[in-house]
Amino acid sequence: MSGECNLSQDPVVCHGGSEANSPIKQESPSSGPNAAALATSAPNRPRLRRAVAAAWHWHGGGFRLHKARGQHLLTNPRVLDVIIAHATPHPGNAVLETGPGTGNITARLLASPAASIAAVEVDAVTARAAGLGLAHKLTVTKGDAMAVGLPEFDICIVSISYGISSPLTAKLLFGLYRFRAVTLLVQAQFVRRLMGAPGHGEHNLLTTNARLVADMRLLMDVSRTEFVPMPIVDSSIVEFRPKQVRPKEFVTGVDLDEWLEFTRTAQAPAAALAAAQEEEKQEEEDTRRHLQAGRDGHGAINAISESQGHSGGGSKDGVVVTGNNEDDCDGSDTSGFSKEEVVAFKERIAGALQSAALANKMASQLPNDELLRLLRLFIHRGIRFR
Ligand SMILES: C[S@@+](CC[C@H](N)C(=O)[O-])C[C@H]1O[C@@H](n2cnc3c(N)ncnc32)[C@H](O)[C@@H]1O
Repeated sequence: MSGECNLSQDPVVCHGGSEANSPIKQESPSSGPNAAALATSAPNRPRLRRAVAAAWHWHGGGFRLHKARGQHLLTNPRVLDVIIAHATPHPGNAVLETGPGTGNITARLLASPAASIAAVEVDAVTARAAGLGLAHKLTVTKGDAMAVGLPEFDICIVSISYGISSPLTAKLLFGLYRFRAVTLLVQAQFVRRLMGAPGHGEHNLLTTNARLVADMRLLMDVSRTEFVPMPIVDSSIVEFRPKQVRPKEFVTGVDLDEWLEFTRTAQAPAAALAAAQEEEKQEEEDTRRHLQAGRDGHGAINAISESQGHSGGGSKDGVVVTGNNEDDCDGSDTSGFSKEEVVAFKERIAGALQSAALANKMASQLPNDELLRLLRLFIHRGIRFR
C-alpha cells in the first residue's frame, strides 16, 4: 500500500483511500478536500482512520510513518495554534522542538517572531521550511533527543514518542538549561501522574523534582481522535515554567542541586534503558541488547559508581564531584584518575550501598525517602554529587 504526506499543506496530513489493498488516493489542496477537514470531519473520519491505520507503513512524499516512533500527526489546527499561543515565541527567541515530525508545529514556529528553531528528530522531515522561505531559521538535528546534546533554548516544544516523556522531561527540567517555558504534548495519563492525581503515584520522583524547580500548568486535553493515525491513548498539553525563586535545599541540610544531580545520576541507567526500549521498538536490536546487558549486569544504583568512575566523578581528596554528562558515558575514563583510584572509589560507593542494604536495587523503584537516606549516607561518607 502506498500513500502520500503532503508537506505543502497545513497541517500536513497523510492521505489514504480505503482500507484493504486499494491504493491510497492522492488529494491535492486544489482538487481534494482540505487535509484538516478530511481528518476531522465526522463522516470521513472513521474511514480515513482505518485506512491510515491499515497503511501504517506508508511511504509517500518522502515520509514513511512508523508506529514505533510515535508518529501520530496532530491535525487539528486549533490545537496546533493553542500550542504556539501558549509558548509565545518572542522576537529573538531560540526555540527547541523535539519530534517535529512532518512539521505541523514547526511551520507555525517558523512563522512566529522567534529568531531560530532547532529541531531534533529521529526520522526526518521538516522539508516544509524551504517551501515557506524560512529555511534560514531552521536547524534540524537527526537523532534521538535523549542521546544528542541539546542547544540552548528560550522555549521548547516537545511532541515526541510518549515512551520517553519521563526521561526527556527530566533532561529538560533538571539539566543546565535556562529557559522560559517548556510545552509538552504528552500522554494524558502521564500528566495526571505529574499532577499527582490520586492513584497515580503522588510522590514519584519526577513529580517531586519537577515541583521543586518549575510551575506546571495543564493547558488542554487533546483527544486521540485529533491525531492521524489515531493512537490508543489520549493526550494533554502541559507547560512548565521555571520557578522565579528556586529553593536552595531539597530538605534541611540537603542542597537541592545536589539532590537533583544525585537522582539524575541514580536514574541515568533507567533513562538509558527507556531510550533503549524505544529503540527496540524501532527494531534497532543491537543498541537494545547492549543496554539491556548493562542493566542485567548491575543494579541501577550500582551504576552510580560506573557513571562516576567513567565520567569525571571523584577527586583526589576523596570528595566526589560528579559533573558527568550523558554524552561521555562511552566507557572511556575521561576523569584523569588512575585505575586504582577509580577502583577504590567504586569500592567506597559499593560499601555505602551494602551498608544501606541497597546494593542491586533499581533506583527507579526506590521511594524518595530511601533515595534521600542513600544520599545522606553518601554525603556522610564524603561522596558528593555536584
Ligand atoms: C507525535 S509525532 C509528532 C508529529 C508532529 N507534531 C507532526 O505534526 O508532524 C512524534 C515525533 O517524534 C519523533 N521521535 C520519536 N522519538 C524520538 C526521539 N527519541 N528523538 C527525536 N524524535 C523522536 C517521531 O519520529 C515523530 O516524528
